[in-house]
Amino acid sequence: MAGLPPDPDCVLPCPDAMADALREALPQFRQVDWVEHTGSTNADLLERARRPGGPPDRPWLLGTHLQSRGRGRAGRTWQNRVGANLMFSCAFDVFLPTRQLPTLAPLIGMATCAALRTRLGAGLRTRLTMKWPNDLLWDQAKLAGILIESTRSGTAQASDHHLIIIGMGLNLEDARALSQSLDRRIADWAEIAADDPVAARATAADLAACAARSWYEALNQATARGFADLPARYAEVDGLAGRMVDVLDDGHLRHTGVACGVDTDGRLLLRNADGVQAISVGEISVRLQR
Ligand SMILES: O=C(O)CCCC[C@@H]1SC[C@@H]2NC(=O)N[C@@H]21
Repeated sequence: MAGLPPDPDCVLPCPDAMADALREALPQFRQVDWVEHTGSTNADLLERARRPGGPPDRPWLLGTHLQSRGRGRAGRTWQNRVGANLMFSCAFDVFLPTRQLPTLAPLIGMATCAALRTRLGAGLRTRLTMKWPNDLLWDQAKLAGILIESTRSGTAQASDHHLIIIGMGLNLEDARALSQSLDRRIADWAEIAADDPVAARATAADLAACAARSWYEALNQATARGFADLPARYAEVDGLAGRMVDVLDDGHLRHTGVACGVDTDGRLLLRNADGVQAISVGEISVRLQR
């Protein structure tokens, strides 16, 4: 976990204090680490979990202020932007049939959006929405991306025992820009605009803990009760519902239609002349039509 010098512009400079704040906020997590810089928190958790000698206890959170090889969805890279961005990953043990793993993307996206909305004033909550499967939008700008990776847990033989790594990059720097261009009040949420590292750290730790706790609860609930309530809960944060969208796969247009929520498998529902189609989670992106 080395390679880059500390970022002088980073306003979240105290990894130890971040870890302490998160440990306090996440008593249900067995391990919490925060480092100044690394390659990819997702890759680190996967790699460390696979090491001989057994994986660390889970749930486990690893965060950083700076990544040199950040991973995005569909094999893309996640650019580290200098500033107040927040990047962290959590590792969980999950017992689910393998065929249900794709449902985790919209489930975790929904859980993240709902949790972060609680940190916004009542009048602002609906401006934070989901773009299927799991991008967080502030109005139409991407505020956060989530990458979910999985591997069979090394501790068990059961075929439905998975190690799930959920990583999120939260563009607090974008939140600051958005706050200036759109609405000053988002700055109260990010608190970054004050350029107060202590306040910024407290807020960053609060946002990370809020999301991580929500992931933990969503996974526990899904493994205990399934995904029957996903469509209704997703509808509360769905930023695409009622909009005409294009579905692209590998750069090619595959479907066009009006988005109308998700089904219990987390698939995007599209209404068009052919009826309602269910679009599977995969290397698919959805583009808003202009
Ligand atoms: O493509 C996306 O939208 C998902 C981006 C996910 C980025 C986060 S940053 C923390 C974690 N570590 C990574 O390497 N990627 C995820």
